[in-house]
Formats: sequence, C-alpha cells, structure tokens
Amino acid sequence: MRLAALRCASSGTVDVKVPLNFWCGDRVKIKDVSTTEPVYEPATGRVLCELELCGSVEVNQAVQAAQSAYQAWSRMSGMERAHIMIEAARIIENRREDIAEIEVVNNGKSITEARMDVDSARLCIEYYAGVASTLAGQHIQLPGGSFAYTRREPLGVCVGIGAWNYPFQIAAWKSAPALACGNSMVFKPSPVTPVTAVMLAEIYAKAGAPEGLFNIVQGGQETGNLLCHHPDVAKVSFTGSVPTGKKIMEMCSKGVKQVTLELGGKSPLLIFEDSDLGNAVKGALMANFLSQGQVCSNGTRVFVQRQMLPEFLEEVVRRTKDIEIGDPLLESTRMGALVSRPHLDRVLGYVEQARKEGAKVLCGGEPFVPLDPKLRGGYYMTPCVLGDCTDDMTCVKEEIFGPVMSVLSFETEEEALLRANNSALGLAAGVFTSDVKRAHRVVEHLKAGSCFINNYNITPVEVPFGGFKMSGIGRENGQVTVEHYTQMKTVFVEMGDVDSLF
Ligand SMILES: NC(=O)c1ccc[n+]([C@@H]2O[C@H](COP(=O)([O-])OP(=O)(O)OC[C@H]3O[C@@H](n4cnc5c(N)ncnc54)[C@H](O)[C@@H]3O)[C@@H](O)[C@H]2O)c1
Ligand SMILES: C[N+](C)(C)CCCC=O
Repeated sequence: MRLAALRCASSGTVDVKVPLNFWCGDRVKIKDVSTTEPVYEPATGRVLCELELCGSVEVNQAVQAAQSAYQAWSRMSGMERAHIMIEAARIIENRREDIAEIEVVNNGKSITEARMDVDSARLCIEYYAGVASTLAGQHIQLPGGSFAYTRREPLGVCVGIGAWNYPFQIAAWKSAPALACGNSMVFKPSPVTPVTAVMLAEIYAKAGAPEGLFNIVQGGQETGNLLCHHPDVAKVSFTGSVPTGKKIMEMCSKGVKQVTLELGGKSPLLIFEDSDLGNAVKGALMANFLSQGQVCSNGTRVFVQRQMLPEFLEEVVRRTKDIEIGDPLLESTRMGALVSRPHLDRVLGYVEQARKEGAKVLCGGEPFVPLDPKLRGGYYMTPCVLGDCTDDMTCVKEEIFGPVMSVLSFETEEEALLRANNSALGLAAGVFTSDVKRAHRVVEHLKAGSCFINNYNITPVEVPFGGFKMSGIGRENGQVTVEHYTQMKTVFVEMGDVDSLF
C-alpha cells in the first residue's frame, strides 16, 4: 500500500482506508476483526477510519516477526545499521509534507508544528545512525597479562507505547535508539492517533530494514497489556500519563523487564524581574501553547517576580489574544484543534474550576467555533491565561494538558524555588533572568530532569530528555539513551594458569 494513498488536500476530505497494523514488512488487514474503534479528525470532528484493534493472536505475530528480525539485525555492524537508518531519514525528508499533513489530520496540531515534529523525528534517526557505529566496550588490563573487556549488547525485542500528542515523533524517538543499538521493536501508538506511526514502519522497510524490524500493533489498554506481559519482550519504553506509567512498571516487574517511562508534568517557569520582558513573554508562550498546550514538558506554573507582574501580564495576554486559531492545515494558523471532544471538555472544565476557586480568567478559556462551516464540529478553544492563581488551586496542582497558563507571583528567589519544587512531578523547569549566577544557582536547586535557562521547550535530539520524581525513569535522546537500550556483558580472559584453591 503506497503512502500516497493517504495524501490529503484540505481538512474534512480525508478517509483513511489503508490498514494501520504492520508486521513482517507490510501493512496487515486483521482477518477476523472482533473490535474496532472510531478515529476522529480533530479539526472537523469527522470519523477518519475504524481502527482494527490487535488481540493476542496479532500481538504474538508481531512479536514473532520482531524476534526473527532481531536475529539478523543484532548481528549487523553499527555501520551497516547506520546505512539503513540514514536511508530512512532521507525518505522522511522527502515525504516531510505527506507525513506532516496526515499528522495534522489525525492530531489537530498546526501544519507548522507538525513539520517541526517530522524534522525532529528525522534528526533523531540521523543522530542515532551516527551513534550506531560508535557503540563500543572497554578493555581492562588485569595482572599477569590477563584482561577483561566489556561488550554493549542489545536487549532483544523492545516495545514502544506512545501518547497521542506527538505520534510520529514519539515513534521515532523510541525506535531510533532501539534500532541503533541492535534491537527490534513492536510499537503501539495511541488509539486516538494511530495513522502516522505506520508510515514510519513503511519507511524503515523501504530503507532496507529486515522484515519485522519495526512493527505496529494498534489498540488501547488491552493490547498494551498483552505487549507488557509478553514473555519474548525484553523492554518497554512508554510515553503517557503517570497512572498508566505505574501500571506499565508493575506489569514489567513480573518479568523483571527494563522500563523507560516518559510521563506527565506540571512544570514551573520562573521569571525574575531582571529578565528581558520580550523574551520572557515569548518563553511563557512557548512553554504553554505549543500543540494546543498538549505537551508533557509545558511550564504551566508561571511564577513571575512581583515587580514585573503587571507588564508581563499585559504583554502575555495581548500576545495570547493574537494567536490565530483555526484550520490546522492553513499556513497562517498557530493553534489548531485539541485532540478529542472529551479532552476539550476536560480542559474547559479545568478553566471553570479555576474560576470557581478564585483565579481570574484574563483571556480565553472558551470553546471556539471557526467561521468555516466544515470546521464547526472541531475541538477548538481559545488559549487561556489565568491570573491571581495560588498554589492550592487545582489548575496549579494538576496537569491540564491544554492551552491554559496559570500565572503566580513571588517575591524572593528562595520562595520561588520552594514553591516551584512543591510538586510530585519533575519533568521540566525554566528560569528567565539576566543574572548568570542566579540562573545556574536556581537550576541547581530545581528538581526537574530538563531545565531551560532563558528559553523553553526546545528539545535538540542530541540532548537527553526525561523526568525526575513521578515524571519518569530513564532518558530519551542523547548519548545516554544507549544505556537504556543495551546491556553490558563483561568477559574475563585468563592469560596464565588457573590459580586454584582446591
Ligand atoms: N514525558 C514525556 O516525554 C511525555 C510525552 C508526551 C506525553 N506525555 C504524557 O502523556 C499523557 C497524555 O497522553 P495519553 O493520554 O495518551 O496517555 P495515556 O497514559 O492515557 O496513554 C498512553 C499510551 O498508553 C496506552 N495504555 C493505556 N493503558 C495501558 C495499559 N494498561 N497498558 C499498556 N498501555 C496502556 C494507551 O493506549 C496509549 O498508547 C500526559 O500525561 C503527558 O504529560 C509524556
Ligand atoms: C518537542 N517538545 C515540544 C518539547 C515536546 C517534547 C515531547 C513531549 O510531549
């Protein structure tokens, strides 16, 4: 089935007819489909397709395919693996627009952002292609000419389970390091956004990967459970919510399987009075409104030093009101649709709750109905800035995962740090200041895995990304991720006689 079968021209015109499961190098139509689930186009509310969910038969087939590909792939040299990954990256570059458009249709984010996500996916694969050829062990000299060496060996069949906010990017961020290290993968996208991960599977196959190297099984919780419990799966890398992450860890503990958990956040952004106002405002917008606010690392608790608060609020509200909402496939659109109707309702409910708890809605927080009639059934809202927030409010404590910025004020650095760290989550944090000493002092004390100084939400693939506390375990991207997709073997070599005690 050609990728072009999915090509779209504008919102409201796409029907996905091709199968979305993929193993043994091809799209798979399930024989006796017992369960399907509708998949929606967030921009219009139309049904895009009925998703065929995988049960144990299909999960077994996909894992088996991955096992057999693993035999060949794990024996290849890093350079050989790199060659295929570079080719995959090249195909992604050529198909950038196709992939980005379909991502928009299934996820609702703007085409501008979708293109950036596709670029991040490609760069990640290019980066780990480079890493593949550098994988090496150590040589350790021992007495009498004896020595030991270490080997970095792959784990086997790895499972990736993705969230719906960055469907294509998550599939690449998980598969690139896994494959570079010699593993194979079975990936389960979110059933809300199942359409683009399978394009990545086709691309790897086209680039020359052995059949079964990267497979897609579609489904929700049940399919995920089957994968986590599967005896032939060595590791699970999960991106999603904290409650699901806990379940994944529990299931993996039964087989003592390794886990990587990329979970939720409620990250703080500290803006000191000596900051450059323009950059601080731009940073706060980037920290809250990318992907309709549906970003794990978002800095949704914006602490502003009291002296700067009035001018910050004035500017941040002005710029938030200017955000162009609408058809996510239009170049001018900066904010598209939220991912689903229930999610939109949940986010609007948080705004209502904030109002009841005493926060001031400075702008937005309302359902938005575009003028274009075909978009009337879409899941839009106006981006929201909440003022007069306090630490005990629900909007400040819970991950909303929508375009809602909570602004709080503070007096001193010490107080800001205490309040910023007062969360069970620790994915990211940011600080804006022109005082270089303060910047590093504050970052040293912030309990978060990814910290930004004078910027926010940039994730170059060569830099590790991941959380402290309940935001996760392990890292994605960067050199360190090799450790999460390999195991170390130590080999002792005796060059003399055995010095036996017996
Ligand atoms: N830290 C990160 O890198 C990162 C990135 C993106 C999203 N997230 C987080 O993801 C959440 C939003 O995504 P979501 O709503 O898709 O999360 P979710 O936890 O509901 O679902 C994530 C994935 O897990 C699957 N799943 C659900 N129950 C399962 C089970 N029992 N066993 C196995 N798999 C199961 C889902 O089908 C989906 O594929 C937010 O909390 C967000 O912060 C984190
Ligand atoms: C690329 N972003 C915007 C930093 C998103 C990282 C993945 C988290 O949801």
